[in-house]
Amino acid sequence: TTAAVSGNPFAGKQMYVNSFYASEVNNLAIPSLASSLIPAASQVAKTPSFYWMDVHAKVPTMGTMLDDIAAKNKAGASPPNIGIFVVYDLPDRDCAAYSSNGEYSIANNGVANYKSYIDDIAAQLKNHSSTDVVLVIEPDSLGNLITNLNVAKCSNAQSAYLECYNYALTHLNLPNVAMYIDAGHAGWLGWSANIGPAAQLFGSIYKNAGSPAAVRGLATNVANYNAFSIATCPSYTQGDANCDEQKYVNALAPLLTAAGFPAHFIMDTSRNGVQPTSQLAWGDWCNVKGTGFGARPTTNTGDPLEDAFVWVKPGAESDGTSDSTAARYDSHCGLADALQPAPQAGSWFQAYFVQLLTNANPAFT
Ligand SMILES: O=[N+]([O-])c1ccc(O[C@@H]2O[C@H](CO)[C@@H](O[C@@H]3O[C@H](CO)[C@@H](O[C@@H]4O[C@H](CO)[C@@H](O)[C@H](O)[C@H]4O)[C@H](O)[C@H]3O)[C@H](O)[C@H]2O)cc1
Ligand SMILES: [Mg+2]
Repeated sequence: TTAAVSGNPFAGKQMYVNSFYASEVNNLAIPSLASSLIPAASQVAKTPSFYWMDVHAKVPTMGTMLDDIAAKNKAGASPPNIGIFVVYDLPDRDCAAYSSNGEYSIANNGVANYKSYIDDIAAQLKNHSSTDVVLVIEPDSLGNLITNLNVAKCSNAQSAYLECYNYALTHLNLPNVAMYIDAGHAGWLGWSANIGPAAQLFGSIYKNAGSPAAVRGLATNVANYNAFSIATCPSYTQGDANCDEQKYVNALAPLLTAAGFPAHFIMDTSRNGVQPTSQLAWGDWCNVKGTGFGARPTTNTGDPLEDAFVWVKPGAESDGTSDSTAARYDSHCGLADALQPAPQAGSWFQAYFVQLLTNANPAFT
């Protein structure tokens, strides 16, 4: 089970390198890459990143990957592999934005469909009970319930999000699972106006789900660009003392403990290698220019609260289309600090891959 002695589910494990991202890099990126960049790209292809189940139809692929992990571990992989997946299919998903709207809508049986999605994930996890798995649960969702209830789609989705979130935490609460609840990032919920309400919401969700043993803590910076630790707060963070993820989680942790939720954290470092970023505003989240691959996945974080640095957002999968005439167009993807032209969210964005690769920090040697 993941309840290792240290409680850190990543301790004594190696994170699974999923074939989906590896094939994107090998088959979509490398063929049109300058030969000088191929060695670095080959290393990216071997770097573990989370597999996003952003549609119900991808749940069987989780099963295939769990079969592969079990086989590798049975064959003596040392350290043993741990699976890393994102649960991401809420009805009326991404309610304050347009780029990542999903397949399910509340108006069209979405809550029932979501429960079926969770049931299928639970079945896969039960069928692979000897394989340990880490899950990040629904990026962006709870953040929107803190700062965007003024957006009709979010206020209309609030009860459905809470019902679905509870269903996920209670039905994925399995002995071979460790879950991290999504907590946005320092530039979203780290503001003094937001961090208290965020802690209260996270605490109530945890308690209402019966304080599930499998819930290890929270994931921050998913699909965002913040530093774990930065010496000087960048200008765009002005007004938010929690200007990096380490400050954010160290401010959040005691509030959560007080709310009855003893939490540890992981953060997404897949696109935070360049600091400060070239964001024109901290809220600019779409395909930001000038970024680089960040710290490689590791448990060597230097902070006892921080279980691991992980690659959650697969670098160079687009955050959203820049085509203003296309479905799901969000104006954030047309901003001056957004690399363009960009394809639909989740699609391979080759120019962005070259950007991440050439700006990687640490550099690929
Ligand atoms: O001076 N002050 O005291 C003060 C106080 C409060 C202030 O207001 C805060 O300003 C922040 C911006 O600085 C806002 O944060 C942004 O909120 C957006 C959602 O609305 C997030 O977007 C999501 O990003 C995801 C990827 O991370 C995407 O996957 C997803 O599709 C996309 O929707 C941005 O990251 C996030 O940076 C806060 O809401 C807002 O409350 C401002 C000043
Ligand atoms: Mg997104």
